[in-house]
Order: sequence, then structure tokens, then C-alpha cells
Amino acid sequence: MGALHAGHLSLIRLAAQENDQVFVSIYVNPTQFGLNEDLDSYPKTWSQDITMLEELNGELKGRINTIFAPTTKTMYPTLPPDSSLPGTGSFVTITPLASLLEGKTRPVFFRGVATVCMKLFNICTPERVYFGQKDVQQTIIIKRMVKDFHLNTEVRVVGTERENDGLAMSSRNVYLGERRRRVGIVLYHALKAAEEAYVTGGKRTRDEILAQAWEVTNNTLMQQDLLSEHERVRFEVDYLSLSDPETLEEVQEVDEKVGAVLSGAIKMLPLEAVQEAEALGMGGDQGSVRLIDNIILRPVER
Ligand SMILES: Nc1ncnc2c1ncn2[C@@H]1O[C@H](COP(=O)(O)OP(=O)(O)OP(=O)(O)O)[C@@H](O)[C@H]1O
Ligand SMILES: CC(C)(CO)[C@@H](O)C(=O)[O-]
Ligand code: BAL
Repeated sequence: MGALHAGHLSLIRLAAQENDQVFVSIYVNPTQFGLNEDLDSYPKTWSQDITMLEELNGELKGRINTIFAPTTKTMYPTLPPDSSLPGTGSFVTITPLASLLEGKTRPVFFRGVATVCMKLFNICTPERVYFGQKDVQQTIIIKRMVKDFHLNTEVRVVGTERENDGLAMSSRNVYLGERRRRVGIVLYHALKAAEEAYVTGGKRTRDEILAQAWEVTNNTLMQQDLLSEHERVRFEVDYLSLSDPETLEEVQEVDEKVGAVLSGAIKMLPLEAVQEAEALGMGGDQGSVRLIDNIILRPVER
């Protein structure tokens, strides 16, 4: 969707290692944004994106063959894109996967994603498609779509690129000013604490693993509560989940042979009061920002 960062570039780099020609799509797909989401304000950095791609293409010896940046009329030729429910138009729906986790808060999101990816795959007929681990539910849904619709492509998943402190890179991070950016790392810390309970603590039950994550988010919320409104950051935990890697159904106990997906989403709330000369994000930190992240708990080799 453009507003490129190092996460996107890592997808292109792997694609260039594994293929002779790489086709990059840049399209902010309206049908995956709910009616109250940030379609209109979604960051657009077209000329910077092109500069980044040109530089990368030098490094990749010209393997980027095409940048495909279609108009909405091209992508939705018959009816204008519709983000309402039930909505009118031709849609791809993958149930129940699309209504779990992210889908609970964003009910049209995966319908829009599956629909636009089906269109992109049909237009480009790629041998392989590259998706980021950061959007883990998206990778699982696209794999399911490829399997169930017998699409002739291989889905490749590329690890999450992170900032130095561990925050998952995302185009939406530009909405975070310095204060919310600093506290936004809480989600990664929570997931790491839960991962540690599984990997080094040998814990296997949902309660034992997720309790570690909740402790991190609850402690951070309590610390922030002690601060004044000029200093604090408020956030809400949308979910912390321990789920099956294929169905994304919540699990009570991790099957060591299968592993699990630890994932979470938090909503960073608008700043209540801004300090003089405070470094603010795009939109002045006046809107809520949803952050997601995940860690895969790998099966245990015995
Ligand atoms: N930090 C990251 N590491 C690896 N892949 C990523 C990362 N961020 C995004 N991607 C992948 O890049 C592709 C395009 O993503 P998209 O354009 O939505 O960017 P984004 O930064 O995830 O934006 P958003 O903030 O809207 O989630 C997706 O497959 C996504 O999973
Ligand atoms: C897969 C995708 C390109 C569909 O618009 C989008 O959801 C994204 O960038 O993750
Ligand atoms: N990378 C996911 C795109 C979205 O959140 O709309």
C-alpha cells in the first residue's frame, strides 16, 4: 500500500533472490478499510517510494521489472468499491478465518484483502507472492485462499522487520509522535514475555503463557496512570491471543508438535494534552492508532 519502509524492501529483496523478475504493486485498497478507518489519511509518499525502489533496483541488478500502481477504476471495473456490510460488488470471503482476531474489530478488512489479492494475482499471474509476517492473519488467509481456489502461486512469508527497540515497522507508525511511539513498544514486550514463558520457561498452557503478556500491559497501564495528562499515554488492549497456526482458533494448551501463534493488537488513544514543542506524529496525535504484532511459537524438536 506504499509509504514504503524497510519491511516492504525485505519482501522485494527475497523476491529478487528467488525469481528473475519482480513485480511490485502499490495500491491503497479502499475495500479493506472500514467506513470509519483511515483510508483518507493513509500516508502517501509516492515520489519517495519511487526513489527507494530505484535505489533498491540498482542493488538488485534491475530485477524489479514493474511497479504496478493501478487506479481504482482498473481494480474495481464494474461497481465502485464498497466497504459497507453486506455491501455490493464481487467479493472473496474466507470464513471463519476472516472474522477472528483482526476481523472482530475490522469486519470488512479481510474481505477487502482477499478480494484485492485475488484481483492482483489474476492480473499478474505471479509464480510466487511475498507477504510479511507482521500481518500474520493475512498470510494465513491468503494461503487458505490460494489452496481453496486452486490458485497457481506459492505464498512466501518474510520475517517482520523491526526498529532498533523491536517495534514492528509499519506505515502507520508515522501517526505516532515521540510519546506514543515510546509506549507503543509495550505490545512487543508483552509478546516477548509470553514467548519466553513458552521457550525458556517450558510453559504450555494458555493461562501460564498469556498471563506474562497481560502482566506487561497491565503494569505499563498502571505506570502511565500515575502520570499527568501532559505526560501519559493511554492505550487499550484489543486482544492478546494464543492460537492455532492454521485455523487461528484459540488454544488452551500448545501442542508442541504444532506450535502456536502469539499475537496481539493495541489501540493507542489520542493524547489528552500536548506539551509545548512536543514531537508529534502525523495528525498531531489526535487520532487512535491500532498497532499489531505477533511471534510464532515454533514446534519443539524432541
Ligand atoms: N515490518 C514489516 N516486516 C515485514 N513485512 C512487512 C512489515 N510491514 C509490512 N509488511 C508487509 O508488507 C506488505 C505490504 O504491507 P502494507 O503496505 O500494508 O504496509 P504496512 O506497513 O503493514 O502498513 P499498515 O500500517 O497499513 O499495516 C504486507 O505483506 C505486509 O505484511
Ligand atoms: C495485502 C495488501 C497489499 C492488500 O491490499 C495489504 O493488506 C497489505 O499491504 O498488507
Ligand atoms: N498491512 C495491513 C494493511 C491494513 O492494515 O489495512
